[in-house]
Amino acid sequence: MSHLDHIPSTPGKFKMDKSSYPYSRVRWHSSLAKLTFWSLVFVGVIFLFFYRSPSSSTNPLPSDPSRRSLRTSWGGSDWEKRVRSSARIRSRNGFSVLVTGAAGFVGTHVSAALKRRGDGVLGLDNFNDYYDPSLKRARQALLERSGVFIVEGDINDVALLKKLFEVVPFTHVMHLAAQAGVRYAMENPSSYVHSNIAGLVSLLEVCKEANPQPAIVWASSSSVYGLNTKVPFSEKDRTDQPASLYAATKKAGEEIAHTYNHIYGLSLTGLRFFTVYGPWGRPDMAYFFFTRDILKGKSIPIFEAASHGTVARDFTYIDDIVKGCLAALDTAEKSTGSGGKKKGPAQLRVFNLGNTSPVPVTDLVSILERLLKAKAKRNIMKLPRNGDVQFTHANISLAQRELGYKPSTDLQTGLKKFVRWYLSYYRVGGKKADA
Ligand SMILES: O=C(O)[C@H]1O[C@H](OP(=O)(O)OP(=O)(O)OC[C@H]2O[C@@H](n3ccc(=O)[nH]c3=O)[C@H](O)[C@@H]2O)[C@H](O)[C@@H](O)[C@@H]1O
Repeated sequence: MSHLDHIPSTPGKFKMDKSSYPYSRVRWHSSLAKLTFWSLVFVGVIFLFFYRSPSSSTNPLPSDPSRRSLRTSWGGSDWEKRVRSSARIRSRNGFSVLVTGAAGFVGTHVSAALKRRGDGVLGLDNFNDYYDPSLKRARQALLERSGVFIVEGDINDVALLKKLFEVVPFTHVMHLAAQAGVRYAMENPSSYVHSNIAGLVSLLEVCKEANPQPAIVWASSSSVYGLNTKVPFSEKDRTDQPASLYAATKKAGEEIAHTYNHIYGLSLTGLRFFTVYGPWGRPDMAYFFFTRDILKGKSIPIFEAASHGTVARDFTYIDDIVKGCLAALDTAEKSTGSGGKKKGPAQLRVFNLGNTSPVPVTDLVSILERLLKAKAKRNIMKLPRNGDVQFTHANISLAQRELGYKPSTDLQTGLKKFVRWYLSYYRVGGKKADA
């Protein structure tokens, strides 16, 4: 029996036993003292916990247990000055664009292109270690030289996002931060939910409250077509059969975009990218690590479908994708709401950005062999059941009509540029840094 058992749950109805009264008083007081003491200890422990916890710091960053990303400080007048200067518009009718995932492959190219034409650009990136962060740092250095500042932070950090909108009234957001990669979703599913769903919602929450609300263009994916067999894939085709969690989170993103457009009047354009490749690309993608492994003399796994079926992709060169992204920004209408209130219907779009010319993966390897002047050790294997689909093929007539999108780089030409970059970046044949 604990000392707390002497305290009645309904004190008014408690009938005091006179004989035991003095004894009860003593028990009552000592119990109260103990209770007060332990309460203070408890409050102290809670205080210490929150004081030391990262989520209660001035710059909160929700922790992703499965992912290491940098926690850096932000704020202060020097920091604000850098943010403002990077986002300053330098051309007539230019935009002020927040680019999330700016140290990523597409993010770097889009940021550089926007800056070149005089738009204000502020980058945001969490520099996570999904792939070699030193490549992200090298891209950051590249952007820095052209005057683009990348704020280090996570799109789930609402306080940071709010601060950025306080400092700069962004006209547009180019949202490219995401957990990419189809196969990795089986290894680390929560990172997809964290970035592609929770992160998107955090960003849209802040955008919807902003005054003025920005127009948002964001990266969806060709993978939303999943098991769709009707080719070429058109925006009107079904997208309710995702083959990977990655695809499912991108599809969820499209539905979330619909909701924020409907309720808050946010102007939203989703771009379904088709296997983007090129210089400064992502080392987790096949063309990139095939190049590395062919040069090292390591065997490369080449997937084939059942009954020796061809696996093919509508590989799309980065410069074509950048043109599509800029055209999407240029044709984006203003959001109609302000301060979290919708004032009228707003634009909601989805476009395929592909090359509309699928190439079998075996042909990709042959092109690389010619460019690298090295024979690949081909290890043909069955397409694993881990999210890969057999082929992709974009119908781009909608993007052609509405955005003037016209891809002009074939795989041979694009890979030539990639290989030239790769050899020089990793100094193959010279001092050599490891890929
Ligand atoms: O278009 C898209 O939406 C997606 O494009 C790529 O996904 P994926 O097309 O699977 O690109 P890779 O991982 O580079 O694979 C390219 C091709 O090589 C094949 N492959 C991949 C890996 C491997 O070891 N062997 C192999 O034959 C794949 O089956 C696929 O056909 C990106 O990784 C995704 O982030 C992006 O959203």
